[in-house]
Amino acid sequence: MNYSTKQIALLSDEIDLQSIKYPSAQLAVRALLKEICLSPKPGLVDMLNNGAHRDMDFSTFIASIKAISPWFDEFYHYGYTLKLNNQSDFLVGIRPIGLACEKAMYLATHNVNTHKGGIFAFGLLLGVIGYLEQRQETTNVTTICSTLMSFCHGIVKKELQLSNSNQTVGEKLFKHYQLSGARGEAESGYATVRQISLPIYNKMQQAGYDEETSLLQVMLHLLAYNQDTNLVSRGGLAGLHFVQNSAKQLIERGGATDLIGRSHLEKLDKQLIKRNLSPGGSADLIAITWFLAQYQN
Ligand SMILES: CC(C)(COP(=O)(O)OP(=O)(O)OC[C@H]1O[C@@H](n2cnc3c(N)ncnc32)[C@H](O[C@H]2O[C@H](COP(=O)(O)OP(=O)(O)OP(=O)(O)O)[C@@H](O)[C@H]2O)[C@@H]1O)[C@@H](O)C(=O)NCCC(=O)NCCS
Ligand SMILES: Nc1ncnc2[nH]cnc12
Repeated sequence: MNYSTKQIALLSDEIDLQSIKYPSAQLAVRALLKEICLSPKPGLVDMLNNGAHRDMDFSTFIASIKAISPWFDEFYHYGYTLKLNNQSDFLVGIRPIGLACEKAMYLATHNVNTHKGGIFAFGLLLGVIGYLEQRQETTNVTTICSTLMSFCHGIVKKELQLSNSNQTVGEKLFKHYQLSGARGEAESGYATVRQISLPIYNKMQQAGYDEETSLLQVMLHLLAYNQDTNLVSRGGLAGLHFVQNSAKQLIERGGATDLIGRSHLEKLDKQLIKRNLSPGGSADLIAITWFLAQYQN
């Protein structure tokens, strides 16, 4: 199924995108819409099916986006009005907004986790963009990601390495496998996006492929190389490696550039559903790739 411009426009009306005040916050919401509409996405909720999920579907994601999008203005505003004494103040101040946004998500989805990782990532990115714009500094991939790296410096050590609470999935997976998940990606300034998926997106666009095909190819590269903690939490390291190896094979066979490639994705979707595997972390990185692509020179 194609994700058409018309479909995105209809959904933008449904979630009242125009009511979002700041352009960067609007872009972040559009990024989430593009991610959920992109199909077929193996193991994930999309326009064709619920992937390996029994507790959520396409409409749960739309309800979630509608509920969290007003908070995206708050993340930007936070950065825009922030007076920093210490780099680490940024995370301390943004956390309550992130938690309130998560609460709005759970209320709208009846306690289903649709966008916890996405809220974390876009909260940080929008806060950083607001901060840079307050200071009238250039906002591009380099400045956004390097500022994010300095604001998140030490988060993996503090919240995963030295933490003993062992409560969240992320904390447990770090203890067992040293996977740093959403926090590690943020602290690295979205290295997986900058080094792998964004160059692929650019290459596809330069070769004349449409946005949907470019993002499907991005997704395959993320499945192949992202250390997705969602896959490990559902299927152990074997689950992660199964997805990574399958995606690498599909890339070697040409990826998602034609109808045969799409049918391979549908086959992989069936395999992931059977194994109860869902690459939720890579779904977030698809949205982040599209978002950061809007901030290139
Ligand atoms: C930092 C927090 C978000 C901490 O969360 P946690 O300790 O749980 O950390 P992680 O395991 O690292 O993952 C959190 C979510 O991040 C996404 N993710 C996973 N791997 C990666 C990766 N390599 N790179 C980037 N992002 C990654 C992923 O989110 C997506 O998947 C979720 C849906 O999947 P599903 O399979 O349904 O998962 P569950 O329902 O949880 O389990 P099942 O029972 O179904 O199996 C969805 O959220 C997607 O977005 C990970 O889930 C954090 O909670 C935190 O600190 N919050 C406070 C707020 C804050 O500080 N905010 C500041 C900035 S706003
Ligand atoms: N499309 C999707 N399906 C399942 N989990 C997700 N987390 C973020 N996007 C997702």
